[in-house]
Amino acid sequence: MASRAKVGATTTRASSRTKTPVPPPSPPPAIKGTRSRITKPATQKAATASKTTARNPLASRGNSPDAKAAPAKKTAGTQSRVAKGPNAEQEPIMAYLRIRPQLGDEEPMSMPYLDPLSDTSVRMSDPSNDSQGNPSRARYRASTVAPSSIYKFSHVFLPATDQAGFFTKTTLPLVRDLLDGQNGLLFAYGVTNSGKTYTIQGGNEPDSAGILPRTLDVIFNSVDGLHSDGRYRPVRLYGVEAADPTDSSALMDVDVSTSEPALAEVLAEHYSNTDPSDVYTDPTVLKLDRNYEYSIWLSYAEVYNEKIYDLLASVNEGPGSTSSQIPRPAAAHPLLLTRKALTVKPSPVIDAVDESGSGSAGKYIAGLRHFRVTSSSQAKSLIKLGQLHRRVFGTLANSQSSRSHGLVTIKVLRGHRGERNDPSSLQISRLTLVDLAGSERTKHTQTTGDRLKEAGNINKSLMVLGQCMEVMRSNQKRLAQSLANPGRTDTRDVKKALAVVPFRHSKLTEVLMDYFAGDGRVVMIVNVNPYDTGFDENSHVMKFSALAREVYTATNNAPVPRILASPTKPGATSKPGPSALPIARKVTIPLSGKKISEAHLEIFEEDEEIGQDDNEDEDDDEPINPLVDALFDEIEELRLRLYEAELRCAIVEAETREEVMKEMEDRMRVMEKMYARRLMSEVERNEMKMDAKIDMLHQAGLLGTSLKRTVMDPSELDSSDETGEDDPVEDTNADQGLIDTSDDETGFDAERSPSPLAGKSRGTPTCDLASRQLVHEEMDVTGSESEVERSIVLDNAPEGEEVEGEEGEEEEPCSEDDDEDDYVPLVAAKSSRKSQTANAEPKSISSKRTESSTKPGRRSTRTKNSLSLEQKMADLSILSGDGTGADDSAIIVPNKKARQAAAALGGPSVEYVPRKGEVDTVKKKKRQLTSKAVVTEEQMERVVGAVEQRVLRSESGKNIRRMGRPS
Ligand SMILES: Nc1ncnc2c1ncn2[C@@H]1O[C@H](COP(=O)(O)OP(=O)(O)OP(=O)(O)O)[C@@H](O)[C@H]1O
Repeated sequence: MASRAKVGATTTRASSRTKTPVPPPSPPPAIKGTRSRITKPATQKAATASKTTARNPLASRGNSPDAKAAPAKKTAGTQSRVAKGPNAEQEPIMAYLRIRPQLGDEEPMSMPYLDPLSDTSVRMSDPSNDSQGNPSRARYRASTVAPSSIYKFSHVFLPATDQAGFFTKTTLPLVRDLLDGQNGLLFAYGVTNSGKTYTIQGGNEPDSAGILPRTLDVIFNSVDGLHSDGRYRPVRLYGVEAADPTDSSALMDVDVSTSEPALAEVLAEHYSNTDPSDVYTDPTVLKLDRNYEYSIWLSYAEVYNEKIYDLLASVNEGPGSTSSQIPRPAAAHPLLLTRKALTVKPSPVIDAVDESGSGSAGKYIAGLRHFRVTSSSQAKSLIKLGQLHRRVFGTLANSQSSRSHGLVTIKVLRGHRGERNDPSSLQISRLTLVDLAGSERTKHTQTTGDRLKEAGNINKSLMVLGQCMEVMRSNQKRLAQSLANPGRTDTRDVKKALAVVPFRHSKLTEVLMDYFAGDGRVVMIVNVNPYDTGFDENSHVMKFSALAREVYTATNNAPVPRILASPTKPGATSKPGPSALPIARKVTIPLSGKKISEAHLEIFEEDEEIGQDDNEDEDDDEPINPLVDALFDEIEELRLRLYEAELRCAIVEAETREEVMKEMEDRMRVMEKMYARRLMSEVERNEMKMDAKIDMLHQAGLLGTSLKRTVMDPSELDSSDETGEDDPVEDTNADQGLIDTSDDETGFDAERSPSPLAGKSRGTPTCDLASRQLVHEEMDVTGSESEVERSIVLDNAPEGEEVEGEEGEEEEPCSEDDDEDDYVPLVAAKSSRKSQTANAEPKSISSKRTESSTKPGRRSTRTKNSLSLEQKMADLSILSGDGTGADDSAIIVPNKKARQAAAALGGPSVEYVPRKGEVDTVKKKKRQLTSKAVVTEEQMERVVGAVEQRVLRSESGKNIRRMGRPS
């Protein structure tokens, strides 16, 4: 940590020197090592190393225009290289685009948003835009990404490109360079699921081996018969030491056995030697100088959560002990695993390879193990084991998606056959293949918790990588501009003013910085899935690649290594020091095995140690400016916090949207149920009402032949009135068991509802002579009026108004204004107390009827018939004069007993005072009704005649009012 802080200070200070005066020109320094220079004794080298010469990437070999002076040794692999940069030995980062094909099990999408225009360019169009480039209405989005852009690449590989063709074009030159002594870096960049791992590792199909297994194939094909005896081994970045006799033999085999059977089962589940990529061999053989011999060394590291781990840390070396042992504390949880993070350290100055000793020896991962491999299959087994460890130490999500950056480094030690015993003749070169973690789309995947932290770190390292590219590009431009001035040879002043490349802001860039700083050739593979929904994310990837293509790196030959006097044990470079407490992390690995379906592991990841030998670093660092250093740290922290806040916002937004949507759906469902219930109850109520009405009409005899039975015979009425005999109709009904005689005993009960046909509503009361009488009888007969009354209570007045509109053509509501034109009612005088009650009731019944009649679509044939009858009867209505049913209201006395009861109470007798011509009208109306109903005309005539006679005989003539009649 302390070391990093110091390094950070160095970079900061450099960036703050913007006004440094231009020093007098001085001869350019010599470039880094060649063989003759390396032979210088190490002690002399160390003595000449400057204490203030940090490894500044800006003034490094690659970026330095001074390097132009030294001609680079070109190899066959570099002859065909493309345009050179500002310096002859510099060239831009190669950026290859690989478009992923659409897979069978993926959702079909109408159009990919990537349109290849040529071998080197593609157009990327926002799929949410229409053909004119306008955002479609369906998908407006607040994106800053241009809807359509053209991007250029070194080469565009279409989806149909096979793995072999892709390898030959992109990676084979790097393999050639490696065997010729040059460094190289290749990394696959792209969003999740874009095909990075497929490109690097390969697929499961026979011909789908990726560039890593193919690289191993080509290397071992080419060095076949040229293996050295492995008496030296590589250390740090450029160092070589005599190999320990115990590890002088190559790994003979790799297996996954561990001391823990359950864990071994977990590993074995995933470890299979029958992988097609193991079997397949790329037949390519590169032609090498047969005077050299080679030893090949392999290491596999991962950068996870801003920490570096050795994925081959547990592999045993030596014959007969080549098993993988994932370390675990004894007597702990059976599947409790530990691993320790490794530190990135600057190489000691004795590794510096500049002739002047002023150059830096680069940075290396302290404690990272390198294994000597002698065959392609052996190397692949190691890689596979590393992959497995990457998964075991990862999470469930890792099985589907790489959540860490995987770095496989192949180191080649090359020595002349004739100088076997002269280690100074050895040359070391390395090629690193990086499978970057996919830039996480947290907004889409709703990442939280540990996943969020992972995503933050992945995006941070990728962001820093982009920043490094950006700064390198602008620095190189400035240098190029200054060199373009005629006569300008010294650029030291310009270099001092250059921005610091923030390699140290992430572990990934820190590990790779030597490549960018001019330690080899860099190839970037951009993986894109054009069927993916992440247009914005892919746009950023494309922009990144466009940026990378403008960055130049140096292609100098790899330096000749420094030889250490005594060999070191693997991992011995890092001495134990204070370290942070390990953090436990739970991991679940899905299995397809029979016994267990999942393996739960607990993983302790120890922080890197700060070794005692770190004080060596201080030699490389410039003095620290604590304030600037702190500011840098703060910027970094704020940036991270901002990013995390944005992620959280996005997650909260997504969750809120989902919650609101759910709530709305719930509400809609409740409303739907409520309306359905209401509708059903309405239907039931109406049915009941109609049934009640139909029953009434039936019992009143207005429907069917029963009418005869229920209609009073006027002659009988009249005679009985006179003779005082019982009503024959009533008797008949009683005989038939239809009349409740107990009711008859009491006579007309004013508390009961009169005819439901009487009066349409409260506002339009009608007094229907015949219907009222009939209803009264019906009430008596059925004794079910209580039910009717109950249903009447449910009625509400406003609905009665609708009836007027609907039925107005046939029946005009009576009102006080209509008094003059009204019928003169045929009345039976009644006590005011009873009449009031009696008049109040029909209104309700009428309301009920009108309500039911207003319900659309509910009129059955039966209902229509009854309605037409009602209307007919209503036409015959004799309305109460004021509609209130007060003292002067006219009622029909239902039967003889009632009349007698009324008389006994001292009420008025039946009276009728017709206006001129009114009787005729009444008769006519009744005739019309009875002609359609079952009531015979003769009967009606008799009824009318009897009533007329009674009215004419009436002596009182009081309280006769005119009632409105329909026009
Ligand atoms: N060129 C290709 N041809 C056929 N299948 C491919 C190709 N590229 C990728 N795939 C398939 O697409 C899927 C996703 O690819 P891969 O796992 O390599 O993506 P990735 O970018 O590494 O994702 P992550 O970053 O999440 O690890 C895999 O099933 C892989 O086999």
